[in-house]
Amino acid sequence: MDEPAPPLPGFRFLPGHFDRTVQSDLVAAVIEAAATAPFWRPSMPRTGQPLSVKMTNFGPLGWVTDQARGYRYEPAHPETGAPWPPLPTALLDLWTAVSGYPAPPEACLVNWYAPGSRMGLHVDSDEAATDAAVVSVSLGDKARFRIGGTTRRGKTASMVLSSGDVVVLGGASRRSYHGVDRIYPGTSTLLPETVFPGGGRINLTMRRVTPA
Ligand SMILES: O=C(O)CCC(=O)C(=O)O
Ligand SMILES: [Fe+2]
Repeated sequence: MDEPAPPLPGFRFLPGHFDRTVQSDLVAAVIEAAATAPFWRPSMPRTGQPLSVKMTNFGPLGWVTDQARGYRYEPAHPETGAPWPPLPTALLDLWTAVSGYPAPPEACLVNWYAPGSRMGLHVDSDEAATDAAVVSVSLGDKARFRIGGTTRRGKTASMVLSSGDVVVLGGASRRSYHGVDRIYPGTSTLLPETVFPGGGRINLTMRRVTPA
């Protein structure tokens, strides 16, 4: 029996979930976090090819990748060795409201997509807590988000994500291939040019790593 067409059940799209004030507060939290946990450019396992996004994290754990040791969660920044800054309250509250999970997220990956950045189709699969949703917040420029099913070559659907939108990958959709085809530069003024040259987009994804 074939899978249903994407997005699979458990996918939720909450357009405009956060208003401009909360969006600005979240950007301020990212900028504050980046003062101790600077954005760095991660590399793919084995090939060492750099990703086009820059990353940092909030929370007791952070997602990292490098050529030698690959994808994993670490309690400290790969370059400074300092612990990741704490998750902002607005994000913890969002998790409580939409994840349906009985324990808080342990990691929030912060991706900065400068103009020209993208993210290839992948499944978030480095978390032992396979029953917890991934909750994602978009800030800044619009992006084309693509979501398929549980096989890499299956049908996909795409949608434009705007600043303040929330996406939940829960239920069957938790194991869906997804990625970002492109961002649309200049479609938002939220990200300050002084910190994020060219603007672009920030995506925050909260994850539970260890089972509750
Ligand atoms: O930027 C996005 O909307 C998705 C990011 C993502 O899939 C990830 O960080 O694993
Ligand atoms: Fe992902």
